[in-house]
Amino acid sequence: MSLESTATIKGKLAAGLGHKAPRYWSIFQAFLSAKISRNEFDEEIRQCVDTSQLVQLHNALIISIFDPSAHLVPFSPPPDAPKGPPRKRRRLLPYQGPDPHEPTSLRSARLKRWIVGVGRRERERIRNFEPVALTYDKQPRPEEDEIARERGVQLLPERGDPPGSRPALHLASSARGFTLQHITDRINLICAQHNLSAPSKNVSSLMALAFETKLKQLISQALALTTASHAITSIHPSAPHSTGNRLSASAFDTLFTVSPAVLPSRSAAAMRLALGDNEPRDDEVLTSDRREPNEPSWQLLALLRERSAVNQSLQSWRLDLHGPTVRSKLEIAHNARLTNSVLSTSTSFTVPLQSPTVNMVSEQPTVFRWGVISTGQIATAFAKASHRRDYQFLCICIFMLITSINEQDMLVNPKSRDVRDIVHKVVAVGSRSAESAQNFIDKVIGGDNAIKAYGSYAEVYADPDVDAVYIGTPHTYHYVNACEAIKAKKHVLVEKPATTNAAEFKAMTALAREHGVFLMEAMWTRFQPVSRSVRRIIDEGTLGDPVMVHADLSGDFDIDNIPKTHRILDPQLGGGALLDLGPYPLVWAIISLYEQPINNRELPTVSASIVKTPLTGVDRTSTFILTFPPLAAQASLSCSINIPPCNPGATIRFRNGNILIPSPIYCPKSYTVQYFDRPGSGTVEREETVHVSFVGGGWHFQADEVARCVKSGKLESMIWGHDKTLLAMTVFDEVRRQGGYVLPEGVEKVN
Ligand SMILES: NC(=O)C1=CN([C@@H]2O[C@H](COP(=O)(O)OP(=O)(O)OC[C@H]3O[C@@H](n4cnc5c(N)ncnc54)[C@H](OP(=O)(O)O)[C@@H]3O)[C@@H](O)[C@H]2O)C=CC1
Ligand SMILES: O=C1OC[C@@H](O)[C@H](O)[C@H]1O
Repeated sequence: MSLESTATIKGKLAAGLGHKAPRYWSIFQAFLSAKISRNEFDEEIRQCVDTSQLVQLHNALIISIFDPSAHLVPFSPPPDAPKGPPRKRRRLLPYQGPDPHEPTSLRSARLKRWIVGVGRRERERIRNFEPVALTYDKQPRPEEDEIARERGVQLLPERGDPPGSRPALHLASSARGFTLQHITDRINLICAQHNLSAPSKNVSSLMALAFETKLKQLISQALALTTASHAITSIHPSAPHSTGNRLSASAFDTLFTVSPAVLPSRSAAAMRLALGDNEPRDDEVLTSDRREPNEPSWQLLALLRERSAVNQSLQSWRLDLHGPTVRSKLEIAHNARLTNSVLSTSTSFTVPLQSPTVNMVSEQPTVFRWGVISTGQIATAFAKASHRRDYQFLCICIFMLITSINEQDMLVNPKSRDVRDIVHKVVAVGSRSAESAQNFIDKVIGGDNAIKAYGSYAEVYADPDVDAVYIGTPHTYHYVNACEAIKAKKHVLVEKPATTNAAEFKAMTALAREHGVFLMEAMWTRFQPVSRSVRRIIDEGTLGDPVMVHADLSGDFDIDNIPKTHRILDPQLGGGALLDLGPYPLVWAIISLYEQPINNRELPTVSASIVKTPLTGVDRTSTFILTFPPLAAQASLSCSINIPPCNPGATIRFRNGNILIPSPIYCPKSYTVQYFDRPGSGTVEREETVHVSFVGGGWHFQADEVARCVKSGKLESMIWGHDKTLLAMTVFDEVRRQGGYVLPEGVEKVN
């Protein structure tokens, strides 16, 4: 290694070579002008450089020519140094001074090729050379190394020695994960860099434990992402994957042996069920008939078996039993997926329903009793029931698998979405008319005589059988309705937008706290499987930090032909695009930007513009840009009531790729992740589309959250807490202010 300039080295080399210098330079010249081969060059040069000092000088010269970093001053990256232009390959002969674009590693393969090769004979020859004193005391690694350069890290002195004096450390062996020794070495180095004495062994052990725990946590998150986890856990009859909330060895096994991406059946659960705990024998791949035929899970298995893709893939494993075992084949495929080496450019697989929380404890479900306020469109969609008999689950699964279409929602059997701790029940319906309430009970929720029909909302609030009230009235009624329910000590789920403005929501939350009841805005999108998966992908970090979100929800309400009293046009009902559709583009900005830990719940700044309809003066189209200062990221959001939705409805953009959310963004059934070939290139190297399916319209996920929160004594959801609703209402206030949309006098109950 050289820390001197090429000219200095040349001078020293010339002096050291003495009379051999002309020969040395002519060999050099012959090689550079391609008159002799690399081997000939090595051979000839070795005749001249016959002391270890000359060998060192020769190597130093080569380094100085090919690796100018050897001359650079210590590296101290500016905190936000702009990236230079793309690297160009250049020939650097003769040495023309340091080049900032050149890689600065002394370990580059290119460089190694040029240093005089040290074979066994050569090593022996060099060993016999006269020892030559080094010109500096310590032999540190260069002041900057690859890690330092890539990550902008400045290496620290090590107990007074130059940075890098201690050998480079590995954090993992090639065959296995990190060992205790790796951790001990690493901690020693960190202590050295902070001038601390070596810590006790316990520190390393504790660190190892912490890593392991974190690893398990990561694995369990990953497990939740695989199709295998919940579905298998929920229907595996003999070997439960968990005890309580702990993951068992077989659950880990599932994670590492089955990958949804390699299962053409699109159901890892199916494959895992089919294979059972043991690798199959030739004649024993699917033996559902030998199990208990009346057991619903085995009926489901039989059904899955019939699905040709599962069957075919099982057949192909069977044919190859003399090759690698099924398990190792799956492992290979899984690893291949991890390394992306066998993925086609576009893969697509379906993730069956995942439960929002891992619910592995088998216990009697809690019956959660709802009172529904109003009998309009959304109340109908939310409460829509199926006939809940025991065989219903299987029928639903069959129906779902065959058609993927269904219309029921909160009252479908929660087992269909792997929820076993909660069962929802509507016990009362309140409407402005008793007839409408009864009609709702008969037509929408299956005509159960036990359900009470009330001709007022107040009677629902007063009903002692009601645990929580669902409010589906128009926007401008939410505040009054919710406050009355809260005062009657009912837990509340109130439709979006929770109120007409931020001041109303603040007053509402204060009231809920005062009465000790749970309150949540019905932002159903946030609880759906796609939103949860997208959040996990952002957290996982492969795409980098989100930089920009584009999201739009529009819908053609045929505004020229509907009555001006329709809630979408009537300013008395908070009409317009913003309050009705705006919450959905906003929820994607909240998921991808506001929820980033670094944002630390900071509110964005708002820049907005509104186009009003002359029909009633409500906003026909609203566009608002949110800037999140801690993230240096923006969301460009819009909504309109006289154009159809666009597709994709939301795009979350990162330097390393995009996440695309198809329309309708309030309840997407898939998402696509695009990975660029390199950061910032925009060239999609690989893309994965994940499909989700569940029984029902998708409002039930938020209902589960309400029931679980109430059950555990929470007053607000951790997933869609009051801060997020307050953010939404604050943003909408500001958009209306900037756009000049003033609601009629008296509509806003609190200002
Ligand atoms: N989460 C989601 O997917 C959706 C949410 N929504 C939200 O739900 C709320 C209601 O929307 P939607 O169901 O489409 O509206 P609808 O007009 O279809 O229903 C509203 C219901 O509220 C009751 N109501 C009370 N006061 C009034 C009033 N002055 N005028 C009209 N109705 C009144 C009525 O029930 P009754 O006569 O029985 O008292 C009426 O049926 C809105 O806030 C909207 O944002 C809407 C659609 C989808
Ligand atoms: O919440 C909603 O989602 C779907 C829209 O069509 C509806 O108007 C809105 O309230």
